[in-house]
Parts: sequence; C-alpha cells; structure tokens
Amino acid sequence: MIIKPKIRGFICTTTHPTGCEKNVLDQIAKTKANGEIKNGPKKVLVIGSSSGYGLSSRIAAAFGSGAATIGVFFEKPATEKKPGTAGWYNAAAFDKAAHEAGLYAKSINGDAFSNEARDKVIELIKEDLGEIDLVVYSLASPVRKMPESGEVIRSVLKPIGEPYRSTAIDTNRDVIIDAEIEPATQEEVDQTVTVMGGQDWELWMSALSEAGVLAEGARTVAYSYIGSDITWPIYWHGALGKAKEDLDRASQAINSELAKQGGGANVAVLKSVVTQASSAIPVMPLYLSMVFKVMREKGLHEGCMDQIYRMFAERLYNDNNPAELVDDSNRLRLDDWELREDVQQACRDLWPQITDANLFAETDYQLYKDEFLKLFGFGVDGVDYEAEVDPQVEFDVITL
Ligand SMILES: NC(=O)c1ccc[n+]([C@@H]2O[C@H](COP(=O)([O-])OP(=O)(O)OC[C@H]3O[C@@H](n4cnc5c(N)ncnc54)[C@H](O)[C@@H]3O)[C@@H](O)[C@H]2O)c1
Repeated sequence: MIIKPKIRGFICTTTHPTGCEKNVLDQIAKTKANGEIKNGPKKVLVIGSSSGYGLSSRIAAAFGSGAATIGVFFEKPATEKKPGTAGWYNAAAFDKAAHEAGLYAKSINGDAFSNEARDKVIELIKEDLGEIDLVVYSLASPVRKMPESGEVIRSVLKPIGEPYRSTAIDTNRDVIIDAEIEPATQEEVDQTVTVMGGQDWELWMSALSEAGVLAEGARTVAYSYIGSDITWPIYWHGALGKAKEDLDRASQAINSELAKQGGGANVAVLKSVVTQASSAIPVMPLYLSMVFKVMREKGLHEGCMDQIYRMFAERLYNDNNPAELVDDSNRLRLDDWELREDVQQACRDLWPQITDANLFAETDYQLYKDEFLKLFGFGVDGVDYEAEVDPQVEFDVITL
C-alpha cells in the first residue's frame, strides 16, 4: 500500500508506519547524542507513552538512563481498510529498538483510566521488575470513563466567564479567521477537571503504593502547561487551566506521601509543542507558529525530546541545587525559555500584524504544518513515500 496524508480538521486520518518509526529512531539518536542522564531512573512506568511528551519520556528513560520501561497507551492497530494510529506505530518502533538494545520494555494497550489497567500494570511490575522508581503521567484525553460507574465524562477547550475572541488560523484553508469561543458552563468546567485533573494520577499512585511496588525514593511527574497572558483566556484561565490547577493540588497530596519514603511528586510545566493534543486547542496553531519563529531566531527552539531530556538531566535528576529547581508551587519549570519576556513580547507585537498575506513569511506556520504532518509519519526525512509499505505492524503488546 502507498499511504498519503488525509487531513480532516485537526487530525490526519492516515498514518505512515515507516515515518513514525523514523521519528522514534531520530528521538533515540538525539537522546544517545545528548549522553547519559546521571543518576537517572532505572525502572519506569510511563502512562501515555505512545506519542508526544510521554513517548519522549519513555525514550529518555530507556536510552538516556538504561531504564526498564512499562508503557501504557490507548492506540489502534491497522485494520483491513485503515492504517493504525501513529501512537501504535510509535510504540511498535520503540519496542523493537528497546529490545534490540537489550532493554526491558513491555506495553499495555488499553484505557489507563480503568482499574483493569492499574491491576495489569501492578501484576507486570510484580512479575518482572519487583518495583519501580519513576512514574510519568502524560495522558491527554478528551474523555474519561469513570472506573467505578462506567460513566463517560468529556472535557472541553473553552474559556471561563466570557466568550474568547481572537484571530486564529483556519488550518484547513491556511487563512486567518476571527475565532469566537463561548465560555464553558460550570458543569463543563467540573467535567474537564474530572478528565484532565489530578484525580486519576492520585488513583494510580495510591494503587501502586498499596500494592507495594514503589521503590524507596520513588518519584512521579505529571505534565502541565501555563503559558502567558497571550493564551491564558483559552488555557490557564479556561476550563483546562482549572484541570491543571487540580493537577497541582494532586501533586502536593502525592508528594506528601512519597516524601515519607524519600521520594516526591512534581508537576513539570512544559513548553508548547505540536502534538495531537495541542493542535486541537483553538488559537494554538497561530501562537505556536509565532513562538516557534521567535524562539528559533533566538536559538531557543526545542521539541518534545529536547524538553524531556532537559527535564530529566537538569531538573528531576539534578541533585546539585534541588531548591532552585522548582518554583514556589514545587513545579519543575521547563517553560522558562518560552516565557522569557523578550519572547512573549515579540509574540504580542507580532500577533496583530498577521494577515493571510504574511502568515507564512512572518510566522513559522510552514514549520507548524510540517511538524503536524510528522506526527502522523509524513514528511519525515529519509522516508520514501512512493514505496509500498505494509500497514500491519505487530509487536508484543498486552491488549486489555
Ligand atoms: N502539547 C503541548 O504543547 C503540551 C505542553 C505542556 C504540557 N502538555 C501536557 O503533556 C501531557 C501529554 O500531552 P501530549 O501533548 O504529549 O499528548 P499526545 O496526544 O501526544 O499523547 C497523549 C498520550 O495519552 C495516551 N492516552 C490518551 N487517552 C488514553 C487512555 N484513555 N488510556 C491510555 N492512554 C491514553 C495516548 O495513547 C498518548 O500516548 C498532557 O498532560 C498535556 O497537557 C502538553
């Protein structure tokens, strides 16, 4: 089969197995080139490990620190008619590369919000690893099926209080539009907190702790975004921001438990990057196109792998100056470069000037589009897209 991209709204409905594999191999090569993470983790669970920041976390742990990894994700293999999801191919590529490198790697494909997933992970840790010393929580999901009632709760990407009006990019037509998003109701805010807040992370950590599979000194980290006044109305001050505030609450609760055993919990605030999750957020494509250009010109541009390697090497496993490595809410800040005043001011200055005519010239919108396609395995250097490719990629995965 020859596979070409088919974009619908903010997703691409086709994927390229070879391109996805190459993306993973490129991230592994980058990690190896960066060198070993000193005193890094050795037995790691990554929840949400098949794409974006979770995939980079698994790669950093395995190839930067020689860690055994268990990955949990929710992906689809190919069917007769359709290629698999990008995360499926990414996970398969990671599995192959880890095993070739002699590293332990096992994967669970199923709903991480379910008790069944927690039980399976605990069983696997007991059988194979005994205990784990790091848990990375990197889920991004628009829905959560509640583990006890089975009720399906949905999150929203909306402001709170008043409508949000802004220019944005219509990514299907590559033109600037005026976007208006109605505010979330209180019920929608609450539901967003239920889906993307800290409760599920707490359930994971207490289940692991009760099962006795957390090593002494075990750490956990969950990912957040804050941004600046430019995106606050839709993000930090919006429904998703409330969920991320709840992640901070959960972090403190988990931290006080883990600290008893010499470990700890942190939220890591990461920079904005192109992932399937972020491309769904209104206005993000325009902001990303601007901030990429500004940061690139200042030599500050980073992708998922750069951010996560920096988080492991310079924050989480840097024992030199622990107190200076967190903000006053005990968060690891990797958004320090993005939030530099000169970077944000350049974006504020640029924003009102962008029109259909100068979108490509004045911003990195082309780079945004390239990165978006790359998420699905397209436009990756060194891949022959005219060659036949078999979409059926199998690997040893535990399916729930
Ligand atoms: N993308 C950004 O710009 C950005 C910036 C800062 C923080 N973050 C945060 O990083 C975290 C990860 O986001 P991302 O952008 O890497 O997302 P992503 O869409 O690339 O990855 C999400 C992962 O979650 C998994 N997943 C989703 N629902 C699941 C379920 N029910 N069960 C099991 N696995 C499931 C997917 O399989 C995938 O592995 C989120 O908390 C997000 O808010 C993202």
